Amino acid sequence: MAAEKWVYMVTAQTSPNIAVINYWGKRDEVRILPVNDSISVTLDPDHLCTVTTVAVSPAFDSDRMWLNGKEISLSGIRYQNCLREIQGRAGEVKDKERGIKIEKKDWEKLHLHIASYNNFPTAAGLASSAAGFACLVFSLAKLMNVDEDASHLSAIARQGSGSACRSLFGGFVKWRMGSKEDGSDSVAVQLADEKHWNDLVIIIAVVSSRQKETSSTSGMRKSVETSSLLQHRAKEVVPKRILQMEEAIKNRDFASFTQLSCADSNQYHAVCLDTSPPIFYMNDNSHMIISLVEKWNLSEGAPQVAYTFDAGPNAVLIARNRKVAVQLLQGLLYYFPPKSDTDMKSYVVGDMSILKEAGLDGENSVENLQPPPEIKDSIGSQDQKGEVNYFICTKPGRGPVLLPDQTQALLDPETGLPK
Ligand SMILES: Nc1ncnc2c1ncn2[C@@H]1O[C@H](COP(=O)(O)OP(=O)(O)OP(=O)(O)O)[C@@H](O)[C@H]1O
Ligand SMILES: C[C@@](O)(CCOP(=O)(O)OP(=O)(O)O)CC(=O)O
Repeated sequence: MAAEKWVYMVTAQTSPNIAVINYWGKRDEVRILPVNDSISVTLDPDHLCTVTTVAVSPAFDSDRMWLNGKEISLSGIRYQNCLREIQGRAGEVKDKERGIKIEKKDWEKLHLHIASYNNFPTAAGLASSAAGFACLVFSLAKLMNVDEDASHLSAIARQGSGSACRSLFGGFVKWRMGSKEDGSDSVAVQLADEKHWNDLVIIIAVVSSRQKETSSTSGMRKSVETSSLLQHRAKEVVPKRILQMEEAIKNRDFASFTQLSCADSNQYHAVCLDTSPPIFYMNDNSHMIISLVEKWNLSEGAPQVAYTFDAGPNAVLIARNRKVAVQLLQGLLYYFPPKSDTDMKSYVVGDMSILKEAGLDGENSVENLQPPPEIKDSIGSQDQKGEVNYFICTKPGRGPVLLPDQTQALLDPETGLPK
């Protein structure tokens, strides 16, 4: 290793994933091994993403990390487990042009600087820990020239946050719970890539972007300790649902997909209620959204929209195609209008083309919006209006990628400190 004060770094991007068959409950708290398999869809990083830059330099005298611009401690067991697992697999790195050579044995003496940024709310039930730990593990693996495939990396990301293992892939992803004690077979596998079912449109109603009261980690611990419904769900219900969901995804069978996703979300929140003391992640606005979607689906005779709620009140709505997504957005904006001083461009973010197709991108005021006939005829005109902070329009997206453009790096290439 040369004595020069070079900084060697890489930057990567990943996106959160949203469960359609939920992970809730661990059989091993330290290795993060679940009590059931789960299935998720990875979101499009063009709309929601984590960007992480990892750097190594002989000039660094300790491991440091900045999250969303603020320095945070890396001493927690989850960060330490990920760093140790990756370091144990580190290879040799050579950059002839810059005269950099790092041998395997050098890694344990070198220190890291890590900067990460989520372009969506952190710790608010939008899977920031999933995107965050997946990005951390993926970028470190690239930095340290780790020769492992995405499934092996997923088993490392899992030790940062269980659901993070699924963000190592794009499209539809299954986390196999595995049966080995050391967790080596508790890995994520891709069921279908993001192009497989590209009619789907995802609209997230961010009902609250505040930090939630009960973290997923402590919530699921309490559920394992106290909920008998959780035991029944893990043993009797989820194994069958997983097989059915795999079939539904393979055959792009939206009716089965919706039935399974909605039933699983509702059962997961029932487990939360069955926990002592009970955990309430959804609120009145979440319930209102469920009721609108259920009534609409019922009256259409065939499901148009699936929903799933994470560990928070935010609704993730999956529309069967763009036409339905446009109707859905119109309906949502009718029942959850922006406050009078809110600009539409900050009220609906992500894929703005849906807002445009809904005819609401320009001067047209949302106040003039009538409930879309498809929804109104189905559910009648409901006077009650609810509150949503904002909406995100997106779709299934790809897995992790490297961002080779140095201007996207979050650390300064000379100092290795946040830009
Ligand atoms: N970009 C990131 N890089 C590394 N760690 C992150 C990143 N973003 C979030 N985290 C970690 O994840 C924690 C938040 O996880 P938590 O499970 O509470 O919320 P969430 O993942 O947003 O919601 P949920 O898992 O319920 O959908 C943060 O406190 C931080 O430790
Ligand atoms: C409701 C969920 O989002 C739970 C996610 O839990 P986490 O992965 O955040 O929990 P830890 O493993 O303790 O970090 C469902 C899911 O994503 O499958």
